[in-house]
Amino acid sequence: MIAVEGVTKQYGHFTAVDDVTFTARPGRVTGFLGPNGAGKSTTMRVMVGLTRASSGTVTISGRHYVDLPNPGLEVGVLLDASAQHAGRTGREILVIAQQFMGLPRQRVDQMLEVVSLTPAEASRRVGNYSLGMRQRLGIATALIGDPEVLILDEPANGLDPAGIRWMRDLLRGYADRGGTVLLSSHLLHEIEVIADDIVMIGNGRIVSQGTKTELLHAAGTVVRATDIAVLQRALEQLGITATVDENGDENGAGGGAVLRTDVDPALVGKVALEVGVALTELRAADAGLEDMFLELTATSQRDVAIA
Ligand SMILES: Nc1ncnc2c1ncn2[C@@H]1O[C@H](COP(=O)(O)OP(=O)(O)OP(=O)(O)O)[C@@H](O)[C@H]1O
Repeated sequence: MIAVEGVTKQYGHFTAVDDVTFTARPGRVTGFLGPNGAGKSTTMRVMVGLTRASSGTVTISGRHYVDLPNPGLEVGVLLDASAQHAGRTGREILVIAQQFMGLPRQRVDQMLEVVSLTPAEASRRVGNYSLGMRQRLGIATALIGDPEVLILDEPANGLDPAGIRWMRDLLRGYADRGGTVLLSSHLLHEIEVIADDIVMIGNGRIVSQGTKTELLHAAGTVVRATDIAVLQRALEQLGITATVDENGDENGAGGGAVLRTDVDPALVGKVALEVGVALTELRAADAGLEDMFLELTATSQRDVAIA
């Protein structure tokens, strides 16, 4: 488990991370999302003692990173895949990690296999690796000590679609075996697919956090029906606000007017049954992580949409 409590990081008068609190739990993949410069990397660097927080604390499995006697056995870290020594081979980098952590030699070959780096690739210098190969090597280094916690900054960066699928399966399996995974990403769809819990940060502050289901379903319900006005009246008589959009919604099946409400789809279905209105569409209004992300971090986006 990773517990971040009230972490603030100031550089002079600039607050890069502002009172950030969240928990990444065992058995779950926690996605850490935010626009460029939001404070994700700084928060992750604070977690592993590379940056000193101005205030607040982070504990990993109940202890501060600096107090871990052999940190690689407790927490696997990938912050910058390009930071590996360019003159060493992939295998050498893993051997150094294996020796440093006091692990059996065979862990090196096991890890190369896990991340699908061939023996020929492993004997090449890292300076000649593609970004995707560096990410794989970085993930191998993070995993070599068989830690319970993984902290990965943009691990999908540079991976091709098959590589992204591979990484997703790897992290899913790791979390399903009880591990704690915290990963940051700009790839919103990737987070939407892989994460169980999501923490969104903008301008150094947490703007939203919760389970993916909670966040995505917070958007209410979208309905199409044979007589939408009757359904709208019935809902309003129960004190439920329901708005009708005559132009519909391009994401929905079919055309026509759409009714939106904040309540659960099950309740809307029940009300429709009671008033004898046939529903032609009933679904949770998944705004999609991208819409939610842009909305919640609107004040911290560099680029605004051009209408
Ligand atoms: N050593 C430093 N000195 C001054 N400012 C810094 C330092 N490190 C980070 N910052 C600033 O803190 C803010 C947060 O940076 P950070 O790298 O944590 O963002 P990020 O969310 O990881 O962004 P990205 O997605 O672009 O990597 C940025 O405005 C950055 O310029």
